[in-house]
Amino acid sequence: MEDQLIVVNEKDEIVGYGEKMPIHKEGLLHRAFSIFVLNDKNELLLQQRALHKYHSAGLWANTCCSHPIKGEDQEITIHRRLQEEMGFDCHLEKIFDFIYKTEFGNGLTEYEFDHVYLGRYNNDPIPNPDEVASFKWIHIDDIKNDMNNNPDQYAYWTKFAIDKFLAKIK
Ligand SMILES: C=C(C)CCOP(=O)(O)OP(=O)(O)O
Ligand SMILES: [Mg+2]
Ligand SMILES: [Mn+2]
Repeated sequence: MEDQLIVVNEKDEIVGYGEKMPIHKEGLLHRAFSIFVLNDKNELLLQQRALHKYHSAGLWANTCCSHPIKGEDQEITIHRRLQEEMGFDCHLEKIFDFIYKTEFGNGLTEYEFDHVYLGRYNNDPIPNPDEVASFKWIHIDDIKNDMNNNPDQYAYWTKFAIDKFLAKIK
């Protein structure tokens, strides 16, 4: 059976389950997570999404994003996906959550209750080409400028969450 994503209400209470594509076609609010990894130089690790991803292909996003699934503890899933996408794992700490909604114009909508995790890691990742086209480290003092100068190159949710992320780590 395909992975069952978790449909929630605005209080993050479970109201149902569904497969990935139908949920993103119907624009149902569902549970997600976004991992932000920093190194000791206070550089944030960005991933460029693979060119064949179902949305936001080729865009720069935070270190790793995915969805919790029915039947697997979220604490397991966050580490599993970090390993699958970026080829490493590290301690992760939940720092905040947020709700956002955006339509991509390809018939898909992200409407997510997104749990944000902070990790620390000092080596370069070994990205999985099925998920990730490239990576780069960018200093937290430079990220807002780069986003403002190149807004079309960044994933919607990373731009949406960056102010709260920067405030939380200060
Ligand atoms: C957009 C966010 C925050 C969660 C979904 O991330 P992905 O679109 O990368 O999900 P997977 O394909 O990796 O499961
Ligand atoms: Mg992902
Ligand atoms: Mn989603």
